[in-house]
Amino acid sequence: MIEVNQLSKSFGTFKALDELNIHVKEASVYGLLGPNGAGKTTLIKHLIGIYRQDSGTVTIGGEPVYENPKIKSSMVYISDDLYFFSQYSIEEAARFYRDLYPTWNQERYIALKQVFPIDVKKRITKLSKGMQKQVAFWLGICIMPKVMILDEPVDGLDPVMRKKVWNLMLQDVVERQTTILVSSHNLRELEDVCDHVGILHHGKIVVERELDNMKSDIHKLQVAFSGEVPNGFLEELQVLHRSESGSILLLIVKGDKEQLLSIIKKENPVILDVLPLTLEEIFIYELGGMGYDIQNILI
Ligand SMILES: Nc1ncnc2c1ncn2[C@@H]1O[C@H](COP(=O)(O)OP(=O)(O)OP(=O)(O)O)[C@@H](O)[C@H]1O
Repeated sequence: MIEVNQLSKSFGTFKALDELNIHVKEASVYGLLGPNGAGKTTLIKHLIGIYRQDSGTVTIGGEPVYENPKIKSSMVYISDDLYFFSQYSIEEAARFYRDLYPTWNQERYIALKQVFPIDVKKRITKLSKGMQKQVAFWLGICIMPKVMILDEPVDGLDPVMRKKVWNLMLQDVVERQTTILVSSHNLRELEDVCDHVGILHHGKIVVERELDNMKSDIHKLQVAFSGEVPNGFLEELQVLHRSESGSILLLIVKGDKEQLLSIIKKENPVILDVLPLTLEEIFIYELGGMGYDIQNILI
């Protein structure tokens, strides 16, 4: 659905995006992660057609995005700095959107008054930052977009409202095949909602993964033997990390779980447990294994 190939963008002599590739499937939620200055907003500005690339291609649904009003009219962009016409109330903004977007869904707008308990007669710029965010999602969702591009989107929303907003958007992913690209610094924030994650670092995607696959391909094992750790069996495993605490050996290992367990069981361990791994741990070990300075990539 969203395809970015070999995208490069420089500001003067500084290369902000460097032959970057991302592939976002229709009806999926793609999390774009990266530290400050990695290039997330610069990439997003290409996706919403504000920047023209120096080289490479940026397409949505097979069509180039830049100067393409058709694509832009089926897309919603929500960022941390919202812009609303200063005099508009929620109701007036809704009327403006209704006139602007043929896909506007008035019934949904009215139904969502139950979810967003804000007086629609209030001027939007007089609302708190979090309430303004709520309005952005409320109106955005009513446009019935095919694509939602979200830059640090839920900052400012309280935890209950975050959940409600994500539930609404995820319902659209399932029922209307909406595609969502969401940028964040916070892996934990994205863990529950994304099915794919790309990590951006110095203008390049260094890892792009499907989360279900990742979780089934990397394991944390706690092992202990009655005597010394036997020689040799670790060489049969793809060990990303190893540490010892007393007689307990903690291993982070890549590969098929059953296969790993059968290799270890041959050595007759007295303890062999599979422990849950967070997404953050998976990335830390994966990126560490690839030689990246993890502390500077994941926050
Ligand atoms: N208009 C511009 N002119 C010059 N340099 C820019 C411009 N926009 C971005 N940059 C530079 O490009 C790099 C990437 O910036 P970008 O805003 O895309 O990062 P980001 O990943 O969104 O960061 P953050 O998480 O801090 O918002 C930074 O080094 C930034 O200084």
